[in-house]
Amino acid sequence: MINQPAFERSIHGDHQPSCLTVNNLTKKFNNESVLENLSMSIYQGEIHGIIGRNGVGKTTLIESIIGLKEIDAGTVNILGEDIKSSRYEIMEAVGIQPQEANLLPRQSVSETIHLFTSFYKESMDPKELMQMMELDQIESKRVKNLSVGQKQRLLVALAMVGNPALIILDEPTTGIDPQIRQLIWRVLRSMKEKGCSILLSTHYMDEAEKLCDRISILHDKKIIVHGSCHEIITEHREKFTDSLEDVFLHLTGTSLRREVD
Ligand SMILES: Nc1ncnc2c1ncn2[C@@H]1O[C@H](COP(=O)(O)OP(=O)(O)OP(=O)(O)O)[C@@H](O)[C@H]1O
Repeated sequence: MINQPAFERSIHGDHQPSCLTVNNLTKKFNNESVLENLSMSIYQGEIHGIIGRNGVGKTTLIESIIGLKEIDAGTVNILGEDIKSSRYEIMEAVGIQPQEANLLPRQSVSETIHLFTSFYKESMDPKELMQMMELDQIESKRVKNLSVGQKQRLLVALAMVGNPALIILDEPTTGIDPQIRQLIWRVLRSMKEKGCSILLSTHYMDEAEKLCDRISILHDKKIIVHGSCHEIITEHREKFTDSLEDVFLHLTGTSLRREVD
């Protein structure tokens, strides 16, 4: 049954309802693992951020979680169901930001939202969604003519269209101005207030710090640290004044050697 939370032991030892649990996930490309025995969990009703260096495997992790990439080992449980056996039912309750390539360039914003609405049994009201994402002013604009920020708002709106219990977003605020970023944060917080759980990847430490209830740091094929921003800083800082970015650099290294390799 969808929406049945599993329970995970939090770092404080108490049991939290979890809406997504990844156990010992391994994903290989050309026989080389990008993710190895990776485990993590997302609590129900939280905004959870994944941070990690370029190329560490954030997109691969997200695509493995939603079943877009076949995993080599491990399990992914979403809302009480195994993704391998119940992907279709699970995806009814999960909102993912579509790839831009999956949109029809000549369709308008409004037509695109209406089309995606038709994929779900219980969808959000398109008008309300467009107002929420401030897309109503540009509802007749064609997808191919949208600016980066307008397109990003549309993609995030499409992740919410099915009234999901869990939203999964890959770098939802990359390349957009602070006003649109704040709008997306406001909308995600309001979805959380309605009981939605949210998993997102980000390169922005301030986004992880201000928006996310908990953070997982992905490094060397695994989640090496997880917890609230405060917990992570307190546990891993070298100096009293260290920020999340300082701690991230201590934990994941400052050299670009891995990138050059
Ligand atoms: N289809 C594929 N075939 C082979 N290698 C791949 C494939 N997709 C991703 N990779 C490799 O897997 C690694 C992780 O890539 P991924 O895109 O998941 O990283 P990321 O953390 O999302 O990066 P970024 O922050 O730059 O977006 C990279 O080394 C990438 O080249």
